[in-house]
Amino acid sequence: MTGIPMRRVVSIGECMIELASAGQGLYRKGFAGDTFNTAWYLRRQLGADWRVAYLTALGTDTTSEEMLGFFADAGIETDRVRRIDGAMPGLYMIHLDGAERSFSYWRDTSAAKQLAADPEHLDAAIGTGDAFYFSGITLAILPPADRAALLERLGTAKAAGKTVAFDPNIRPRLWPDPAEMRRAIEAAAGVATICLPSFPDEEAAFGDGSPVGTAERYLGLGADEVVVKDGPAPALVAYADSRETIAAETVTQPLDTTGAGDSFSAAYLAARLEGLSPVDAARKGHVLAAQVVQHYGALIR
Ligand SMILES: O=C(O)C(=O)C[C@H](O)[C@H](O)CO
Repeated sequence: MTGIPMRRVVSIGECMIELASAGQGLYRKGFAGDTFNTAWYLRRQLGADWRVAYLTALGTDTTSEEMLGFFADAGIETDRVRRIDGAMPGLYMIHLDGAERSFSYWRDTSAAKQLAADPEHLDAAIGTGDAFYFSGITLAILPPADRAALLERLGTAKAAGKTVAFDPNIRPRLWPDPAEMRRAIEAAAGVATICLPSFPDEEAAFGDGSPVGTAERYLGLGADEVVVKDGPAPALVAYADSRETIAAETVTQPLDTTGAGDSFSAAYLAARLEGLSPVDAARKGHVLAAQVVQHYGALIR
């Protein structure tokens, strides 16, 4: 009897120490970051024939050790994590205005900025993956030469027929200037097979007039399949000649929208990797995101 071949999805980016509201003025320490959140939910959504790995960099300090243990406990492979003596993880704090979130960051010197600095490590991490996930935040934290090196390898993966999923997750504050941000995001869309933008971010950064406008723009840049998320509004699924809107689940009392887009992306990508259609995958995305917004912080633990 032959076993089912194992395949590996590699998520790429930064996991930070998270300080999330625990109610009554208290904060709870966790670990989160957009691409890590997606890896976490991918692990829960995918079957055992998929491995989930995280490509990042951490220090060798106590918090980095704790974070690494947290990855492993979640079932996420840690052998693509670069370890850098003297470096430490970044930190962010979630501010809530109702359920709407905003963030303060302490990440200028975080270890993750060096995740793509070692070409051999990068080649090994990308070369052993069957599918990939990265975001505009991944690009924002990298020095330009490392960003180019990562995109080049992901372009090679796409050319080899692998799935490369990209969430622009636009954070203007993380970029030195808007023009560089837009250029990097456009270059990333060109190496992506699946692009998962959020309409409010795209409207602000690129002046799109509608989700259809966002989808057309990313298809024009080279993505094969685009899913435009729009919070509680319907998502638009666009590929080839097909354009379909998929209504979100109704959530009467969202607590914290942190991680909603990341979890949507995870459920969507998992469903696509398991062979579901884009429309069915978007339904799965909405179901998971609806659960996530009913919890404080990015991860449902
Ligand atoms: O903003 C970031 O860099 C984060 O990763 C924090 C949050 O977890 C993320 O933005 C949610 O998408």
